[in-house]
Amino acid sequence: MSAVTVKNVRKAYGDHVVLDDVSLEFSEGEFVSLLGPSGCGKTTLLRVIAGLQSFDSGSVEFDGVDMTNVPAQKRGIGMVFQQYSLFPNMTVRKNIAFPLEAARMQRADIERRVDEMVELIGLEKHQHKRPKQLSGGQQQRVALARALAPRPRILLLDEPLSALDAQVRSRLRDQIRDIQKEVGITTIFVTHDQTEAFAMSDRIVLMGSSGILQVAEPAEIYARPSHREGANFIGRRNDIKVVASEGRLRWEGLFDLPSPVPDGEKVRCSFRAESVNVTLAGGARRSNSVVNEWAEARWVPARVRTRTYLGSTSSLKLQLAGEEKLKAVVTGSLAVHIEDDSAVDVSVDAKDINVYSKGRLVAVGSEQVMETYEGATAA
Ligand SMILES: Nc1ncnc2c1ncn2[C@@H]1O[C@H](COP(=O)(O)OP(=O)(O)OP(=O)(O)O)[C@@H](O)[C@H]1O
Repeated sequence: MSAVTVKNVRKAYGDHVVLDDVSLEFSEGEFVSLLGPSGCGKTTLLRVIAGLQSFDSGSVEFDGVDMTNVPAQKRGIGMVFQQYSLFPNMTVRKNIAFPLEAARMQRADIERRVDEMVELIGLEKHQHKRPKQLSGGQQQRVALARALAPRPRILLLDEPLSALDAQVRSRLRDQIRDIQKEVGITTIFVTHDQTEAFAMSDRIVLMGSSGILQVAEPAEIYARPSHREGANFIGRRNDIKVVASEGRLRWEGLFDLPSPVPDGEKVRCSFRAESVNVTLAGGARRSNSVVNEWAEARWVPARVRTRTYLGSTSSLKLQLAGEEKLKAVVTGSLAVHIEDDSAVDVSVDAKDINVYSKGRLVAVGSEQVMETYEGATAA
């Protein structure tokens, strides 16, 4: 049985439909991210699950029990928001104890539970401090401990990392995931940051302007975004318009794939910037008699228009012989040695090319995709 079931939920603000017949299931102990751009309805969905948001139709169940008419405070959920929302005049311990006192737990039990929580978040040394004496990351750990202290059955996190700077953010991201695994609590996490979603989740619910696009494990979302909108949201991609001709999709000598659509129809061939293989012109790849993973690829000449050095990688804008542009990312020594105006050779593996027709994934390389999100047949 699912820990949380959302069934056919619809929510509109006036005539703006934000959740349109949304159905989802969350398993016990699972960490699921609701990922998508601003305004796609992530927070609304989380608030519906929490019982903080009324909705027009559908239902929400926890462990098979209908929660639709159960108020938020009786649902057994813990929540952490973007804003720290700690009580500024209370110590760390007092903040964590607060929901336990409100629930009229015995004093000795409260002390024991607070000890346990302080240890869980690793703030033993800071437990007698007030929030303003703590860093942002530490405050969020206290907020997490306060949410977990009453042992809720579900943890809901609404962009808890957004207010933090990059370094603290990635550390806390890992800490939250560790704590969640240790406690084993079903967790739903709202974010618009794909790195966070990929790093933390067992599954991702990818949302877009028209609702849920895809529900899948991170690796599947990464490799095979079911919709063009999702593909463009989750990474820097080349998104190339190609018209099918003679049963093929051909572009600039770089790829030549069997077409999944009739001649004359337009598709988008989409591949990640990091899927573009790049070598300095005349480099190793010329020895193609050597069988290597690129042996099947078609190499074409290009020139570096701009190179943005990012340390471990360089992001490139390339121009092909026919003036067409291409985005690429290179790593290692190439990232250092490549320069503006360098002559390079480029290729893309067919298996890295996703073909979208009318916004939906219809083929990966030469392989047609028959089914997309939840069984809907691709157009
Ligand atoms: N109380 C409200 N009244 C009217 N419209 C609202 C209300 N709350 C949210 N909306 C609208 O509903 C849509 C979804 O909002 P929601 O906050 O769920 O999106 P989100 O994906 O969480 O975005 P963000 O990441 O910016 O918080 C937005 O267009 C928003 O403007």
